[in-house]
Amino acid sequence: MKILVAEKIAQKGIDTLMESGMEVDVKLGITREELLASIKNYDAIIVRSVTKINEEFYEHATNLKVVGRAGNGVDNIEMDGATKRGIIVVNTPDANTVSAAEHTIGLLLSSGRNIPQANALIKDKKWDRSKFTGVELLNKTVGIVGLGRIGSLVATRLQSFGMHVIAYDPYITDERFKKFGAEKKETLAELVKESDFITVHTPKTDETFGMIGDEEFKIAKKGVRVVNCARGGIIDEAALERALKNGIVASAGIDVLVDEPNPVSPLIDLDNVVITPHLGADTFEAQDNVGLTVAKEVIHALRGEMVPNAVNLPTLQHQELESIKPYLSLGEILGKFYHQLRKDSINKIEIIYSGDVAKYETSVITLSILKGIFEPILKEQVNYVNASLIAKNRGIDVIEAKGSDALNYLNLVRIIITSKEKQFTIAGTISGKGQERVVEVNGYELDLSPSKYMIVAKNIDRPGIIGQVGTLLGVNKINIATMQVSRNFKGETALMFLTVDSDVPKHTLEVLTNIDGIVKVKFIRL
Ligand SMILES: NC(=O)c1ccc[n+]([C@@H]2O[C@H](COP(=O)([O-])OP(=O)(O)OC[C@H]3O[C@@H](n4cnc5c(N)ncnc54)[C@H](O)[C@@H]3O)[C@@H](O)[C@H]2O)c1
Ligand SMILES: O=C(O)CC[C@@H](O)C(=O)O
Repeated sequence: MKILVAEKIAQKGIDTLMESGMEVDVKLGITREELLASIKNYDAIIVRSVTKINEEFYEHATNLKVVGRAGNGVDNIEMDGATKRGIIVVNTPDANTVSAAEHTIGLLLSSGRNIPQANALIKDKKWDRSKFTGVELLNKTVGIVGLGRIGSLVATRLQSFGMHVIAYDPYITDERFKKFGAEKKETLAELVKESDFITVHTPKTDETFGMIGDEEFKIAKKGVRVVNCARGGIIDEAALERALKNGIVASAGIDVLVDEPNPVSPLIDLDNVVITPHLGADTFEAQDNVGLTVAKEVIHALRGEMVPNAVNLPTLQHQELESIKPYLSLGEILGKFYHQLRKDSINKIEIIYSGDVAKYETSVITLSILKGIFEPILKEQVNYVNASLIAKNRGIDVIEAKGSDALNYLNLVRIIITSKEKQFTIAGTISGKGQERVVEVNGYELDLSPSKYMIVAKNIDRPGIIGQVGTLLGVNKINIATMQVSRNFKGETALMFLTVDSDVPKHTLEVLTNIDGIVKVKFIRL
């Protein structure tokens, strides 16, 4: 597998990639033309905020499986394009939040006290204190827009300066405002009217781009001070320029611009603006953290494993992912039975989670089941990212439910697949020892520890058949590891499940099918 590192990440991250045995090319400053011409040779790319991962890029990236964003914001990555191609996008949302919060406070203090301007003057060997009088933070009101990871760190830190913290974030609970000591504002206008300082910490979305503009500056306190260490344009640049010039805004601390990495903006030339070139995450600690995290995630994703920070998948905390892992494996195994037993098109897949498993983020387990169902017929074209899209495009209804009865098991995952006329059911559990068990196939109860090679045979329930199957496999040098027979009624049909130590050639399966009393034989490869 080949990975392209297109923007600078910490050496620790590069070392981790190399140690994984993957081939790594570090091409910092690669031109767009070179990138588009060579990206077809790579399985993964690692970028920061500069490289545009858009439709044009995807059209050239014919072998790409993973985009690793060394950082938080994914506004330079077109998500739909990735998802429809099954490309997994991973980021490192927690790795640089402290650095970004500290940089925010640095910008707030340095713009409020004119520190960089005074520094530049004295370095020019000029002593002048008259122009640099600033403001204290004590007893001032700071309005935080977006009380997520970074906004909340800023809130708690600014309280230690004796500031009154108010916040606007319509998407979080009242408890979160309380937890971070922020007074909740119902509208952005309320926050703007009451703030001496405003700092924005939302992602860049259609709703947030330009959310602080001329209208807000009209109602803001005269002399308000603003900080944008989130994304360029959340505070409208042209409106901010006007407000800084007409004295509505006394100062601004800016880390991000709409057009990056282009150092051209009217804001740059204004004396009352302190500006940095997107340095929020640029600390040794954050970069080590980001580099290492993104490297590990890209390796996991390339190996087809679920990763905690996959942006185009349901979000999982690391701990939850650890608890859920056995079910991901179980789900994939159960799913893989279907198309190896049946050649037909599916209309509906119902999945019922009961017992312990029901308390987890089961949508991720559903993805693993879908991945398992499609893998035997689509091979590597299916993964966690595109599995539900594949189901949708095939017109399959996927229904997830939580059941109240796990029968005698600690947990139970039961799948009912409906095709044109028939239904197929399969159920499995994770045992107390953490092992996957298949406990039902089409109404036949069993306790199967699934293995790489399995034979499933339907037979008439009468003496002699099991012995013939054993003898024939022996003659054909196939070693049986385990065998189970399940029947519901004496003398009717039974299901035979054999785990074997090797692949079984087609002709051997045909010989088995020819045994008198065998109805059909299927081979399952996991
Ligand atoms: N300058 C840097 O180097 C740097 C570093 C890291 C992150 N960032 C940026 O900082 C920002 C915040 O990152 P985070 O990790 O805290 O994100 P987060 O997802 O944890 O929090 C964002 C918050 O914004 C809220 N929000 C969304 N839309 C909103 C709206 N219309 N009005 C009010 N609130 C809204 C969300 O509910 C959420 O609570 C992002 O834009 C990220 O890209 C910048
Ligand atoms: O360093 C970067 O690439 C940007 C960091 C930051 O804006 C982020 O979104 O994580």
